Amino acid sequence: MRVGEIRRPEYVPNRIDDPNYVRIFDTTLRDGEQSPGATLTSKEKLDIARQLAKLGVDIIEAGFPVASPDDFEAVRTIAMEVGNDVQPDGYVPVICGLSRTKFQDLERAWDAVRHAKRPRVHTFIATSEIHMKYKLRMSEDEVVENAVAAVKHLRSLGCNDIEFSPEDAGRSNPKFLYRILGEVIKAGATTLNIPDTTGWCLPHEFGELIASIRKNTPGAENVIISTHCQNDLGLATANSLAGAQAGARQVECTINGIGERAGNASLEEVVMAIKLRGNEVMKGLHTGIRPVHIYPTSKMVSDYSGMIVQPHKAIVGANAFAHESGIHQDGMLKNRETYEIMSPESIGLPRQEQDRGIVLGKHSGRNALNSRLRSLGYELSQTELDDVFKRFKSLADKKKGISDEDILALMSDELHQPKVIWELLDLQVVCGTMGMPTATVQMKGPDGIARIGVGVGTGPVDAAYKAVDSLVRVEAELSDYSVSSVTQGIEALAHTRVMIRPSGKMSDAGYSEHAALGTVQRQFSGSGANEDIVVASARAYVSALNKMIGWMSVAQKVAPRAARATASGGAALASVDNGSSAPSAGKDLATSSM
Ligand SMILES: CC(=O)SCCNC(=O)CCNC(=O)[C@H](O)C(C)(C)COP(=O)(O)OP(=O)(O)OC[C@H]1O[C@@H](n2cnc3c(N)ncnc32)[C@H](O)[C@@H]1OP(=O)(O)O
Ligand SMILES: CC(C)C(=O)C(=O)O
Repeated sequence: MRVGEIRRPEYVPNRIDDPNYVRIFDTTLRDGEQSPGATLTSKEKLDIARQLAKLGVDIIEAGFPVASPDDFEAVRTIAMEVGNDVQPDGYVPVICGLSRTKFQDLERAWDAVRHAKRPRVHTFIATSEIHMKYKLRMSEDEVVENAVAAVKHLRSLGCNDIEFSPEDAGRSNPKFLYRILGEVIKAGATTLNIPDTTGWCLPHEFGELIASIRKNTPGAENVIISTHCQNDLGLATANSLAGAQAGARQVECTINGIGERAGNASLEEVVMAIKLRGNEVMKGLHTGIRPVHIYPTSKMVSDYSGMIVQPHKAIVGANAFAHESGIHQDGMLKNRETYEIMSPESIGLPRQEQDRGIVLGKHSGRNALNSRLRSLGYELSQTELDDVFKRFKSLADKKKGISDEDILALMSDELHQPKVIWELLDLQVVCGTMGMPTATVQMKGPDGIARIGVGVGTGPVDAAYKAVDSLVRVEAELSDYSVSSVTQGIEALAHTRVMIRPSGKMSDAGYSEHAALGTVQRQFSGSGANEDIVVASARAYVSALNKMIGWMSVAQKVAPRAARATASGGAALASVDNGSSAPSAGKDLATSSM
């Protein structure tokens, strides 16, 4: 059967007509559910099974029916529903239940799966010295006897798709394995699964084990050999691939690699490794998985099981397609394949074209920043970009992950500033419950000299403003103050906005000039962004003051003429110590803002 690139041969339990086809046996609902804390409800298991069918897995191990009435019901429902649901490529997945060799377990398992179109029972018994001696307290002969009896019993129940696993095969004596496996083949087993139950093997050892079982087990050529690799040494995927290269044609795995202890081979890793490297180095191996369903399946399993996917998890982790460093980002912007061996879209992870997985942070460079700025609508000159880049880097040193909101706040702080007359260099505020909030500022005036000013206020922002006033000495009244945008996280950027207007003597004295000029009372806005809300507030205030002073010095040039034209005269221009003189504005005139 062929759909797109998927070529899935007709299902026959003990045979695959395509020698390169690898069956994917998903055990998320059995071994995956054995992850501590990952218990799933029957409804969740059914949803996941449906999703696995959509993903294209060949065999779904739905549970361990004897474990509990609920698990029995879950497996039975999955067998009846998903096990009879024809997928778009015409395939109906095999539904499998696990069982010890005990007859009662076998019967329960068969009862649970038998309504599926393709029912399978998977039975197991341990074969390593340590398991036989201490856990089972059985001799080798007894273990063989139990295994053979189990397979025959399943046959007698009408089950003709039988998987047998010698548990802890990775630490078992290979000669004993050849013997027991040969016997279960004779009894009617159709798949021999070789579990590295404790994740003990190294890839070359596991590959050799599969090869030696194929070579030395009587009748092995008439069954499917399978891998089941636990991840105790982080080698589950590597071992599974080594097994497939050595001739295994079924790989057992779980979504997100969940499973007993350190988990199992991760389906997405095995499948994508086969997909991307199968042709080149794995003798043309391929699977029936539709990768575009990988990400939604991973998400569903993670949500339902509560097993959070680590950010750097291959294929499905949050960082799997995220690029933080400047050199990588630059490469990505030029050609995505410089740093991505598959696209996020190919595994079903939607990505907006403009962000392309580029995460701005302390390792980013100008090219990445500029590209994000362009996508936000800014076209900067090289000098402007250099300025913003400096502030961006200093923010990124303190804050993990710079969001678009951070950039917008930085841009408005950077670009929407008036000509700098007074520059805020440093600010320190002491505040709390044990005294008056006190601020010290260092500012550079229009003469280029840095001065220190001090202020005491009702709060830290008020103290900072008083300290600024002690140096700038224009009389201004704060008419509005707001924190208009705060980005996320503890190191977030605060974006403050203030409105000021001239006040006191400046305002009264200048009334007539402004009346004569026909102007209205002006308000001046300023904005500032910083990780420190008081610094952001001071930046906003200084920005508004600069605007006001700048306007005053322009108005001064026109005011005398206007004053001459008025009957009242009185062009009392307030002089500020930066050398510029300014007209003041009438209090009760209509307001407008700049
Ligand atoms: C490697 C794996 O992942 S194997 C699958 C592991 N998964 C699970 O165990 C989850 C489901 N398990 C359960 O719900 C329970 O363990 C049950 C229902 C299966 C059994 O519960 P209990 O009957 O109370 O037995 P318990 O779990 O305490 O002990 C296991 C018994 O099974 C025996 N046993 C273990 N494996 C097998 C086997 N493959 N075939 C036959 N007997 C076995 C043990 O020797 C032990 O026997 P004992 O009671 O005579 O000492
Ligand atoms: C039941 C078997 C296949 C198993 O889960 C293991 O050995 O790890």
